[in-house]
Amino acid sequence: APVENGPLLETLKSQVGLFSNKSEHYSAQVRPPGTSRRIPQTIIIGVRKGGTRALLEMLDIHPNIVVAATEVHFFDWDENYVKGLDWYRSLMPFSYGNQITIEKTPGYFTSPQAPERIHDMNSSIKLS
Ligand SMILES: Nc1ncnc2c1ncn2[C@@H]1O[C@H](COP(=O)(O)OS(=O)(=O)O)[C@@H](OP(=O)(O)O)[C@H]1O
Repeated sequence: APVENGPLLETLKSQVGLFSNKSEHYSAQVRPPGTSRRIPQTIIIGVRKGGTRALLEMLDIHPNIVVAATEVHFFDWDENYVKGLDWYRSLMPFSYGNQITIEKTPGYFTSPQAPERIHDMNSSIKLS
């Protein structure tokens, strides 16, 4: 008979995922003690088809780096930008104070609005 996926099993699976350093699990709602979601200190802005996913995944191997699971399209899509910085931050993985949060959205490179919006958020952010 198939095993039923009850709430306990789901909780255990998400907790295991949180500590496995796999970015696709970071959206789980269980917050490890001492962590919070932080706005990225580094953004990979492009270019499209430039190997940005490969770069993000290589960086994600480092224990002091956490990465957003998906392309967020916060600065280039108006319908996301109007949702505000708290919405943007809510999509970031949980991190400790010594970890750098990175997201990659290659669409930022060709967006006329993205440079000014990113500068408004953090004028000394690192771009890649
Ligand atoms: N090291 C290295 N050398 C050569 N090519 C590489 C490398 N790493 C990634 N890739 C290729 O880059 C393509 C994906 O780039 P991106 O992740 O930037 O794509 S995207 O813009 O986010 O869609 C994708 O190419 P396509 O499969 O033609 O799309 C990857 O195969």
